Parts: sequence; structure tokens; C-alpha cells
Amino acid sequence: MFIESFKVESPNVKYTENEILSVYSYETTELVHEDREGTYQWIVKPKTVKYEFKTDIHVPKLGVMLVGWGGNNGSTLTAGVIANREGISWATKDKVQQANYFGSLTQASSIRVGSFNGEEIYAPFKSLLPMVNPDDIVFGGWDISDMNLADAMARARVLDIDLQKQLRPYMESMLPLPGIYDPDFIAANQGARANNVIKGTKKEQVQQIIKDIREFKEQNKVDKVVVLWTANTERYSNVVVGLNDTVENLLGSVDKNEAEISPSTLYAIACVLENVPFINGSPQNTFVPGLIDLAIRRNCLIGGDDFKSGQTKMKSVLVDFLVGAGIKPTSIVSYNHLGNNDGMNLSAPQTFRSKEISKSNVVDDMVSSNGILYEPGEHPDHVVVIKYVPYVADSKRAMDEYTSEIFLGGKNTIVMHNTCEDSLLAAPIILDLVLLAELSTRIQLKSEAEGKFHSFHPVATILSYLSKAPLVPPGTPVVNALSKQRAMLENILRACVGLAPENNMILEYK
Ligand SMILES: NC(=O)c1ccc[n+]([C@@H]2O[C@H](COP(=O)([O-])OP(=O)(O)OC[C@H]3O[C@@H](n4cnc5c(N)ncnc54)[C@H](O)[C@@H]3O)[C@@H](O)[C@H]2O)c1
Ligand SMILES: O=P([O-])([O-])O[C@@H]1[C@@H](O)[C@H](O)[C@@H](O)[C@H](O)[C@@H]1O
Repeated sequence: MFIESFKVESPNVKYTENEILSVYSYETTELVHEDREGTYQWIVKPKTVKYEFKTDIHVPKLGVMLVGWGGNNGSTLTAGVIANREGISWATKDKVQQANYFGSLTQASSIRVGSFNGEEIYAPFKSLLPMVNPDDIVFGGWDISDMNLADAMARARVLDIDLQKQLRPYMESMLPLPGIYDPDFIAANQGARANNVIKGTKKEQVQQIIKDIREFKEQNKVDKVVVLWTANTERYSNVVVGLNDTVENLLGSVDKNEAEISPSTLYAIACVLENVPFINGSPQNTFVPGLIDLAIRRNCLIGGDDFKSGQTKMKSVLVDFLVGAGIKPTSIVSYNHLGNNDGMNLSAPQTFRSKEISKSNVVDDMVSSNGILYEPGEHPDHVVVIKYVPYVADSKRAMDEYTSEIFLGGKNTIVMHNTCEDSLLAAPIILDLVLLAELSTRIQLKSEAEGKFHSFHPVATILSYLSKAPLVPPGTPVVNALSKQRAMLENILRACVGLAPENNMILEYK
């Protein structure tokens, strides 16, 4: 059965006019490797740590500023939120289609709250904690192309024409602000659309972005802003001692107009200096060490990298299933072709390399979790191929082949074909990223060993379910298995409202 909402009644939860306060017993383990009776043994000690969570229930009026607003993802997300907000329906060749948020975890997925009369009871994921209503988001942002959002939507060739016609009046007045353009970091083929750029030195460009954010906030009377990069994939920046390895060196490099500081890093510096969350939806290493340290120093949320939308999302499910079942993937070949501007930008070797890295590393945690299947250092052959085929436009065609070793020397090969509008997968993920980033900044926590409440670590691992290459605090583990990422996110939000982690034991019926 599905319910629309619920309230938790527990001695561990208190609802006040401003906050939800919860007390949570975090069940974990402590490991020691000790000499016991003359042999070293791994000893696992269950441990309970008391946490308190405090969630501000005042949902702000949220401004979302997209870098690359006029792109396929940016225009599609903007269109989708307007279509939902206005309740637009449109004719397709099959039926009259209603707007929806399918593909959004926060808007279209559910959580289990328990059993009632032998029936499993589920509620909307978004009913866990007060979240921004997408209808209330004010969109803005930057693009190196000056095209208005209605024309950008048409250029993207993602949405049905009847829908586009109804959306045009809402979107034709939306004009991206000039962006920071550096041809050295994206494919040369992007130069033709770069007619809307901020001039000046890198420092002047950072100052302009800060000015843009302040003006956007003032003009739209929003309480908070989140900035998200959905612009083109850049090549990796070189990380060099003295250039971008520390806060002082990074900011000094900006002052010196150092060529190797990328546009995405400049936007992110502006956001962190302005204490505005910055999320990277592309695979490049925007978050160079000096920037991560700056975000930590200023306690400003940063997250990414690279939306996990389709082929890679499937990979982080399938490999998790195979390895979890004791089956040994030995060869993974991921091919796809697409014909949108993203695909055109990725046709350049240096930008493709950024994407190849994020698409390839996604199985590392699952492989290293099973020492029965894999020797130390052993991993599957893993190849990523992306080709640009203009004719298919945003309709990405992904073909995957997974070959695994099974019982008694057997081989198993799984082949998948996956066709979809790439932007229709990514847009809901962008929405989740900004909503969850905003929510996480309203949550404070403290363990029994800590004297005062504090925010989550500025490097927002909580967003990892939505990223191909989750950004994590230095020295902490990267988890890519999709089921674990989703469970982590849901269970943290459950703890904030006093609900135990979903452990799927359902002992009531065993
Ligand atoms: N399923 C998906 O679509 C998906 C999944 C994962 C990651 N991504 C990444 O998301 C990004 C956007 O994808 P898309 O399909 O919307 O691409 P797109 O090329 O349609 O849009 C990118 C936009 O960014 C603009 N731009 C480029 N550099 C800029 C800069 N420095 N400042 C401001 N604007 C700039 C371009 O003019 C363009 O309008 C890409 O990096 C892509 O790799 C997409
Ligand atoms: O998430 P996913 O479908 O594996 O990844 C996609 C790639 O397959 C595609 O080639 C690329 O253009 C998109 O930006 C996106 O990164």
C-alpha cells in the first residue's frame, strides 16, 4: 500500500516549530588485528555511537544557477520544471502526455515505512524530510552561447514539438548570462557557439561570477542559491605543486592569471568564496586540491563528479549484482554513440579522456570487495568507447557486453542495448542534486563524543548516488555500488526523522 505522508512518534524524535530533532543509535563495528593465542586474528567489535540530528524545517525559496544553462540538460530541466509546475499536457503520436518527474529519486521514488495488517506500506521519498518543491525553483545561469532558453530547447531536439510550443512563452525571455570561455579546456568545435563570454582576467571573471550570483539572488528574492555545472566536459587540469595544490597557491594562480586554471574551477572558486554550494555534473577534475581545501576552510558544500544517468548507472547495478552473487566479471565493454553537442564535444581526445576516467572507475569498489574472485590488483578488462553520430542527436545508443566466469570454468556473457534521450535521464538527476544539496545544508549533527552540532563535511558524499565518480573527503572510501549509495542516502535521511535504517529483514514475518 502507498501512503502520501506520515509522522514519526517516538521518544527519539521531537518536532518543534523550527526543527526536527532526533536521537539515533548508529550501529557500526570496530576492527582490530591482534595476536590471540599466538596467532594474529581480525577481531570485529560491534559498536553503538549515539548521534543527534537537527534539521531546519524552513524550506527556502531556492535559486538554481546552471553553468551551461542553454545546453540540452539545462534547457530540458528548465522545461520539465515549468511543464510540471503549469500542469502542461501535450499530444504525442501515442497519447496525451502529462508532465511528470520520472527518473527523479526525490520526486518519483518511494521508501518503506513498515507493515500494516500484513501489507507493506510505502511513502514518497520526499516525505522523509521537508524539501524544496521544484515548482518554486527560480532558474538562471550562464552559457557561452547567448541563445534564449526557448530556442535552446528547440536546438536540443529533446522534447515533443507540442510541448515545446506551449513552453516557448515561458522560456523565450530566459537569457543565459555570459560565461567564462577558455578554448583550451573544451573541444575546438565548441568555438562556433561561444558568442556570450566574460572578458578580462581570471580574477575579473571570478569577480563577475560573484557579482552575477549576488544580483540573481537580489533580483529574484531567493533565500538560497545552488550552482551546478552542466556545461561541456573539460579536459583535466594539471595538478601542479605551486599552482593549484593549496588554497594560497590556487588563489595566487588566479591573481597571476595562470592559464592552467580552468573555467569550471573559476566558477567553483567564485561559489565557494560566496558560500554557495557548487556541484559538478561533468567528469573533469574541477575540484583541484586547493579548491577542496578552500571549500573545507569555508565549510561550503561541493559535490560531483559527472551525473550518473544511464550506461554507468546500469554498470554500477550489474557489476554489484554479479560480484555479490559470486560471479566474476572478467571483461566489460561499454560502447555508446550519440549525436548531441555533448557528444560533439567528447569527440575530442582530451575531453573524451575525462569521461573515460569517470566511466571506467565505477567498478573499482565492487571488484576490490571480493578477494575470492579477484587477486590483489586484479580487475576486469574494461573498455569505454564513445562515438559522435550527429543523426541520432540526444538519443544515446549504449551497447554493453559483460563477460563473466561462472561455476566450473563456465563463461556467461550478458549483452545490453539501451536507447534513450540522454537529457531526459540527466535532467531529473540534476533536480535531485540541487534539492538534496540544499536539504543537506539544513541538517546539523553531532556524535556523543562531540560537544556541538556541525554540518556534514563540505565534500558532499551524500550525493554519490547521483554521480559516476563520487567526490569524497580526502582519505575516505569511494562507494559506487548503486544499491549501497541509495541505501546510504535513504538511511541518513531516515535517521534525521528517527527511523531505523531499512535493513530489509522483515523479521516480523520470519
Ligand atoms: N545523460 C547526460 O546528458 C549526461 C550524463 C552525465 C554527464 N553529462 C554531462 O553534462 C554536461 C552537459 O551535457 P549536455 O548534454 O547538456 O551538453 P550540451 O553541450 O548540450 O550543453 C553544455 C552547454 O554548456 C555551454 N558551455 C560550455 N562551456 C561553458 C562555460 N565555460 N560556461 C558556460 N557555459 C558553457 C555550452 O554552450 C552548452 O550550451 C556535459 O559535460 C556532459 O558530459 C551529461
Ligand atoms: O551515465 P552514462 O550514460 O554512463 O554516461 C553518458 C555517456 O554514456 C555519454 O557518452 C556521455 O555523452 C554522457 O555525458 C553521459 O556521461
